[in-house]
Amino acid sequence: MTAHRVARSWVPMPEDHPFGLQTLPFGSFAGPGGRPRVGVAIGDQVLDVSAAWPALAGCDEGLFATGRLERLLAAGPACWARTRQLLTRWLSEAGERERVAAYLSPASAHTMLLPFEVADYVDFYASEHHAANLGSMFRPGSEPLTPNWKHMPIGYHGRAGTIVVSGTPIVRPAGQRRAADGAVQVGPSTRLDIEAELGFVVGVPSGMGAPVPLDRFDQHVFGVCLVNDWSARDIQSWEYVPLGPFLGKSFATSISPWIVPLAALEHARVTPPPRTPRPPAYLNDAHQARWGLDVRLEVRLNGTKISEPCFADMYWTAAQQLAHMTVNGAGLRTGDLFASGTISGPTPRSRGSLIELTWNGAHPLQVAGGEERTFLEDGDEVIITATAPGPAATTVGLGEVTGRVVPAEAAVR
Ligand SMILES: O=C(O)/C=C/C(=O)CC(=O)CC(=O)O
Ligand SMILES: [Ca+2]
Ligand SMILES: [Mg+2]
Repeated sequence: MTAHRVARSWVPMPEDHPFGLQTLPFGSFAGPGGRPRVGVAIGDQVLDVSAAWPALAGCDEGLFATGRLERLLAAGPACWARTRQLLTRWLSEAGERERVAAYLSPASAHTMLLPFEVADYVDFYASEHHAANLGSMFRPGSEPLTPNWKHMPIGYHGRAGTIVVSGTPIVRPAGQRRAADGAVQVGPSTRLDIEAELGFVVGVPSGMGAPVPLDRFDQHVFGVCLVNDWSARDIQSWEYVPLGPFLGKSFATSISPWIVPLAALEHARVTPPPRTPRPPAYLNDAHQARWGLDVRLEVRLNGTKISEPCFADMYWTAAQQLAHMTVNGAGLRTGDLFASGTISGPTPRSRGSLIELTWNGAHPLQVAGGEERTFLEDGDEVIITATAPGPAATTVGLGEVTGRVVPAEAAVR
């Protein structure tokens, strides 16, 4: 078999650029007067799709008119595929160059916006390594995995309204915690943490009462982003019994600005780890195309790389999460976002949160400037990036999600 060659873009960029033609992620940037416009990243440039589409495509005139992604998300897989095909043609064929180049500008010139209104937000807990690590720290003396963990993807509903785009400053949260001597205290969190995750963006709604089976995952989910689920461990560990995470996680959740279509991740699909016991039929993916993903993340704290988690280690796939999230008949809406849960692997170097990397603060990390960290200090910056294999040895980039911690604002007592 001859090696499959991928088309190259006429947009100048190094051959291994993670935003080559193989990726084509969608985002929203602030255009003239701050008005949102839909953009597609190509190399270090952004194609202004809101402007180019009505002028060049001659179809679906309103698809990008709002400058945000909701209409595209709702339009469904046939439209997603047509759009990707057309963009590929525009950005690869020499004959298109002249008319398309007029809609390109450097990405560095733009401020990226939250690309769609987040409808509902769910966060899962799908890494066996993360769940076992946290279980042993939060519930010492009991089994690290709860009895339900291998029967279903455990999750909770988060706060959609506090999801922010990469780069938004993260104000240190305040709240209640219990000190070592049992005293209840109130004040700014002293154990502010990160969680490196992937987020899955729902495009096509589903009806109430109609569960979404495993094999319909790609009929509803448009694409993937990076998520940093900022977590105040002191608030979380005191409040979470018995209803689960609440204020320790609802103050801010950051997502990357570029949504990478599922279509760009075809070459990253891998078999997930073996699942024992066998899950019930609605979660059993043994006899169908599976959604393990070879997406490799890197987490940096103040410039120092502190972790390299891989999504391929996740026990539950996003298709299983979607099937579980709807098994009770809950309907999906355009703009629903569900996050995978912290991505942690089997090695210390592949843990996706500081609480695991420092083992509850016992082993500080060395970071830039000769400093040590257990949890985050004011001024700290966290950057999560990720890549995945693309066709013909290309690399698909997921871009980055960044955030800097700023001091708590209000004095809460
Ligand atoms: O109580 C626990 O075991 C811990 C729960 C979490 O930290 C929830 C969470 O955000 C899950 C995740 O990201 O994997
Ligand atoms: Ca989380
Ligand atoms: Mg959060």
